[in-house]
Amino acid sequence: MASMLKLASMFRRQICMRRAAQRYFTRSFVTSSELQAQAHSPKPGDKVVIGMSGGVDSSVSAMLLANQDYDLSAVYMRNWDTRDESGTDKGCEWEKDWEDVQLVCKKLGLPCELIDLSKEYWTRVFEPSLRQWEVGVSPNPDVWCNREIKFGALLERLPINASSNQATWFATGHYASKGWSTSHETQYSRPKLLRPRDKNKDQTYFLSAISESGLRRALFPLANSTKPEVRELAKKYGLSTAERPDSVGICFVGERTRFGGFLSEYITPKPGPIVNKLTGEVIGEHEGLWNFTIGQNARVAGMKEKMFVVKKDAEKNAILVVPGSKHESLFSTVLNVPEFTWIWKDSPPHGIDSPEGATLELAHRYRMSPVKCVVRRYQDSPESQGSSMSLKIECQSPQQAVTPGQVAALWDGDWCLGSGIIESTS
Ligand SMILES: Nc1ncnc2c1ncn2[C@@H]1O[C@H](COP(=O)(O)OP(=O)(O)OP(=O)(O)O)[C@@H](O)[C@H]1O
Repeated sequence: MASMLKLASMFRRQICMRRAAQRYFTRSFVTSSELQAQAHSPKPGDKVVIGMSGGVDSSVSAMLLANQDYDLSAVYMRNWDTRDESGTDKGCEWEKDWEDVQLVCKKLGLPCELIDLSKEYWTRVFEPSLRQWEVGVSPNPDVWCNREIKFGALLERLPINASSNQATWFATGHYASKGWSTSHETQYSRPKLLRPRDKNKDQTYFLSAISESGLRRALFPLANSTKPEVRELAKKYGLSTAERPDSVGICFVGERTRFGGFLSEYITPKPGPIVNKLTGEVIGEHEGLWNFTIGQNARVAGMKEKMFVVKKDAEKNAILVVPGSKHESLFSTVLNVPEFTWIWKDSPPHGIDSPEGATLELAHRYRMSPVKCVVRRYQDSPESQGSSMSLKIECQSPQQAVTPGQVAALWDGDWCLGSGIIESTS
């Protein structure tokens, strides 16, 4: 019975995805010269679009912007289709979100629009992530979702303001801030992605891969607000989303209590051995490398000690484990990031080519306290210069459970400089 349900669910999803692939629409694209003309902040009457998720953060952001004299509208992006084939729409998270967006927009008197980006999400975020999970790498779809979807596919569709010939501003409820750096010689200004006031909610890690041109048009109305203040404001102004819990789960796919189970609808099980790295002994079996992350308790039955995942060997399809969560092989000091992208692509920090390197701050997962590190460029091929580069990141202290596939982001103080995918550690 369980396998029949699973088959039915797989079939449903495939149809949903095929349907999504059939949807296609285009709007005006923005050229680089139009972006260069962008001012530091919107003027009265400028066109501003707020991305609304149905959550409290974007609702309050919309309210803060609605109090300004902008030409404001809202957009809800549907990026995942969970519609039931029978047409009952049961368990359809996006519809509830869209209803909430419409309720808040009605209250604020804002026009709102639903845009279907499920095809783009599937091809630009989910499918590449699936290929990574399959080979045992742990990707971070939320980072790619910001780059490819919110500050990618959506921005490409936002119209040019005909009267001012300015690109539309794009606001989100991210906890992040923005500043500008102006060259004395050319007077040309470049946008800086900065940490927000609420350091507990700081989302610059998730935004670390967006492009400079996307950042140029971004507005973060919650830059100076804390989460408790945001909830208070939502209550005070009677926004229907005031009490909505914070979103969890991967971007747009929604909440998934059993993430491994969810993935197994897309990836064929591939059983393999669980091996004690110290003895070489096979001590168990797994259903697929994607069910484990580095540093996780592998829950191997019949072992006296808890065994923790230290490596996923894609070639042998094996999970390597060690006893105890504090085993030395679970720690690493050096991270190799072969395609690091600086938000200012042509302007990497000073020192990365010197023997001393550049001293910066690293986060290799969301919400970790940033760690001091020394960053050096290595094995750079000429063609990769100017867009991405190979970095060796040496941490001041050993880091537990650094996971290949995860994003390593770098800051200079509060300034987020960019990010890249961790390939290996030592
Ligand atoms: N489906 C969506 N459509 C449009 N914009 C979205 C959507 N999902 C997220 N966003 C934008 O990205 C921001 C950050 O999204 P995230 O998923 O991290 O939610 P969050 O921090 O819990 O915010 P919120 O409370 O608004 O859901 C949102 O505040 C919103 O501006």
